[in-house]
Amino acid sequence: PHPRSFTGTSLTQNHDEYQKTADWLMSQTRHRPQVAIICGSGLGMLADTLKCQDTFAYADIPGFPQSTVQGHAGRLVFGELKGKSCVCMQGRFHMYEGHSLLKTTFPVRVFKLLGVETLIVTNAAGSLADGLKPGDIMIIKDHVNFPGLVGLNPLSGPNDDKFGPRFPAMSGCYDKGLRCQAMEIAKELGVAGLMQEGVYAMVGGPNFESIAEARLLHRLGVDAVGMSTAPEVVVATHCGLRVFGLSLITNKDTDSVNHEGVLEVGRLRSKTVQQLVTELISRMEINNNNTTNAV
Ligand SMILES: O=P(O)(O)O[C@H]1O[C@H](CO)[C@@H](O)[C@H]1O
Ligand code: HPA
Repeated sequence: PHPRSFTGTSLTQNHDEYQKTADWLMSQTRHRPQVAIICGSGLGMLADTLKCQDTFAYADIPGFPQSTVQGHAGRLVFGELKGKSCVCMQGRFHMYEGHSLLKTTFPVRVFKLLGVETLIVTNAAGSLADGLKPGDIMIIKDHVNFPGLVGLNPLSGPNDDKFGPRFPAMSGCYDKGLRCQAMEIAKELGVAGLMQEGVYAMVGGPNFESIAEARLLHRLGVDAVGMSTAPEVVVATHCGLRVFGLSLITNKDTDSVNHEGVLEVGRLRSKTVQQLVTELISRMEINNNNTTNAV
């Protein structure tokens, strides 16, 4: 397809294509992940905590799209974290890169086929709320999927019943139990002062918001804004994954925001985000018995 073709154009993806990618990965690694983590801009170090890693460049994985954004390495890392088998995307796909929304969310369905039960999404986001400043961490309690509201939705097109229903509910898609657990962990780690819950809104990007747009989003009840996450969560919820989401606040409104500054805040807060996610995974209940296969 033409690289500038509009993102809503590819409305079908054969179930076999997800299965082929999942089968290929299972033939290459003995890990059978229970938890998947998607790293936001500048947060790729979340994968560093995984033990016994198997790493694959996206370019080598059949069917995978390629990362094009600085700060998104383009690697899938499998490994163990505190007794849980995990897979981590070091680099996500954004609509503004020219991927169809089905492609941006392709890995989520592959994770489902690998046996993943819980998806952790992280992102860098701009604050629109008075109480959220750069360096703070927002637990996502709900989202506004602006592209989705106007029909740019990865679930548009024929429904794949093997993954989920035609009309999935999105209320409660950010798991309440995990949100409470994360807040408890923040208190124990002494970082509760950095944390609060809020509403994330996805906009299309790639430009940052104008001043008037930021003001509009603020009036609409949005706490933090970014250019990702919502489609992944929609697809994950559709196929029954439990979701937890974190936004690292990298800037306030649109004041002199730039991608370098976004990545810099990611580096500054990397340890804290890493500790929170590690503890959450360590404590979370997992129902399936996916484990690393001994070879
Ligand atoms: O959402 P993530 O991938 O963290 O990235 C955020 O950071 C980039 C802008 O600096 C945009 O891609 C925005 O969505
Ligand atoms: N707007 C949109 N996306 C972002 C921002 C922002 O202010 N900061 C980091 N990603």
